[in-house]
Amino acid sequence: MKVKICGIRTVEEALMTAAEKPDFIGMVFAPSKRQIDYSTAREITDALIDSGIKTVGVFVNPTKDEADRAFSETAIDYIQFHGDEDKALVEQYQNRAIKAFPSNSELSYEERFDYKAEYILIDSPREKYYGGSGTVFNWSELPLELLDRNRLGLAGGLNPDNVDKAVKNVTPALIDVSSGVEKDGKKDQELIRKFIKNVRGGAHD
Ligand SMILES: O=C(O)c1ccccc1N[C@@H]1O[C@H](COP(=O)(O)O)[C@@H](O)[C@H]1O
Repeated sequence: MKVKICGIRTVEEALMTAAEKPDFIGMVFAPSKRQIDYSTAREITDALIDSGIKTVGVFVNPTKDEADRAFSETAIDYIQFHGDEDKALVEQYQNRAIKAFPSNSELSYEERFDYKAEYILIDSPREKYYGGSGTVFNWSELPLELLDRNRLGLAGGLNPDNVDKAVKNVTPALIDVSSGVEKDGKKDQELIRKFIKNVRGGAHD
């Protein structure tokens, strides 16, 4: 099971997070309190280049030009589409794409998993922003028997105290967190360490 720590804003936060060895580190280019620009993202991706950690740029409804610029102006490995992007746009990036849907999307789960992307990430219903709300949804809504668990990502209100239950009940391929590893609005190394330990350590009841 892979772990993604999202919403990294500075090189300092990136290096502190990298020390805890997540699989992915995400940076938000969409409107958000965590939004950063390409030049800061370039500094972060350069700082992580030899870390073995994959980097992800998170967008909401980007144009193809904006998506391509993120790849050319930074060294991101993946793009996360967190809006209502056309299937055709997402599929141009396929194994470099993560496609997020809110749990209450109008699309059926069959339609969501029909998008050709490395991971299909199910997040909580949208609030002020398209993601990063810190709100959990009811995982029992997920029709797990119908889903391709090898591509399933889970997000939305995960934190060190509930992630072991998410791992046990949902067994996704990817676990994604932003708010739940922050203290006073900033990433917190101790919370990140505990979160990753509880994903990988299998501290299930
Ligand atoms: O993190 C953000 O601020 C954000 C903004 C806009 C789109 C996506 C965003 N992040 C993604 O939101 C989910 C869940 O975050 P949380 O753990 O509930 O805070 C996660 O997929 C982030 O990648």
